Amino acid sequence: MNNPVQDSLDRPLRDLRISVTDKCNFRCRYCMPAGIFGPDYPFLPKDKVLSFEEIARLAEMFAGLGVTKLRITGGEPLLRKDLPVLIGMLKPIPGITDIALTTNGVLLPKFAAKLKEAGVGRVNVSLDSLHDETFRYMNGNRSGVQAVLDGMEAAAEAGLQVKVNMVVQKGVNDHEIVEMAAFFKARKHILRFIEFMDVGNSNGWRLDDVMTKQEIIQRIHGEMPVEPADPLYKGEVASKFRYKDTGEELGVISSVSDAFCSSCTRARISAEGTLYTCLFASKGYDLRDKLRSDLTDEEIQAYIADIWRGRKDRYSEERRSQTKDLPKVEMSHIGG
Ligand SMILES: Nc1nc2c(ncn2[C@@H]2O[C@H](COP(=O)(O)OP(=O)(O)OP(=O)(O)O)[C@@H](O)[C@H]2O)c(=O)[nH]1
Ligand SMILES: C[S@@+](CC[C@H](N)C(=O)[O-])C[C@H]1O[C@@H](n2cnc3c(N)ncnc32)[C@H](O)[C@@H]1O
Ligand code: SF4
Ligand code: SF4
Repeated sequence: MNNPVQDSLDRPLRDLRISVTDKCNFRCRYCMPAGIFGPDYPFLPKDKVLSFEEIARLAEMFAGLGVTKLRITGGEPLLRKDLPVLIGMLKPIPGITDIALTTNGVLLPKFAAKLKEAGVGRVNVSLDSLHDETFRYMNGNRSGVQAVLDGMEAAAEAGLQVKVNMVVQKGVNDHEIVEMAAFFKARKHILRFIEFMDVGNSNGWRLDDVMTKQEIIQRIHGEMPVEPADPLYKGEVASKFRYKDTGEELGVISSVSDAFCSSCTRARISAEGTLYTCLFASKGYDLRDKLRSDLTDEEIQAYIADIWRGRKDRYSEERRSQTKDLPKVEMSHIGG
């Protein structure tokens, strides 16, 4: 079933981001604000969420279409019961060379060793601040900083490569850019600064709140000189830099100020099995129904291939060109 596909802008399908749950133990204001994702929020019932068998079946079909990298995400993926069992099912899929996890980190002390043993190679751990007051403000008062640092340490001890994700919001945590950079430079973890994005409809995004790649790098360069570094592969999400003195790496994910759609090779599957061809897509394609029908793998794979061939998404590039003269962007028309 090896039949690599390219979309209408000649972008191959290389990465599959799999959300294994829509639930989370944090309430980050920029992602799941507590006011909206409250106690009555209708999270998916269990029977609507893809089973491990269904996820593995899909992953195999995607691998046949050219996917080599799987990223497990969520919600908080470590809330999904028995996640290492799923990893063990994904690991032997022919063509898959990289299985990674993105997590808020607090459950890593419990799971890091099991994840490594099952086949995860690396984890990206999100941490927006080194100070409890700011961090708790940003995560809806769900965790202090030390619990996440403990998670990173557990992952590193288990032999997982650890990178750190910091979403930067002007006036909230941008004063910590240099401190975070110095902290993780000393610990030799690659820190990636993420421009606050207008995902979904609920995070109150304003262009004014975005610290751009240029502003972030300027601040760091003023204290610890950096220079651009080469990407590891074409289509890497983060722009890379290195410190001139130690050569340690850092990155910036500049979806707003410097979009990277032209090399975007990523497909996404939500927890209920909907395929999205862009992080900002308003329309998805139901794969769960297909999996639960009597269609064969070949037929479902052909359906996915057709969707990919028709793909035109370049949301971040379009946002830039449509909004470059506007001081603010109203994002309420964009799907999650
Ligand atoms: N706009 C946009 N943002 C993305 C895309 N892929 C990842 N991101 C964002 O990049 C940030 C970091 O994502 P991660 O889950 O750590 O994944 P990654 O950066 O691709 O990970 P690596 O494989 O380690 O490079 C998150 O804020 C994601 O939402 C993409 O295709 N488009
Ligand atoms: C949605 S989370 C899911 C995985 C896990 N719960 C975590 O926080 O790492 C994946 C990544 O998206 C980032 N993210 C969420 N909302 C964002 C936004 N509005 N802008 C930029 N990045 C965002 C998070 O910081 C995290 O690094
Ligand atoms: S960014 Fe991650 S940890 Fe924060 S609310 Fe979203 S899913 Fe949860
Ligand atoms: S905005 Fe869409 S097309 Fe552009 S890089 Fe992100 S996921 Fe890919």
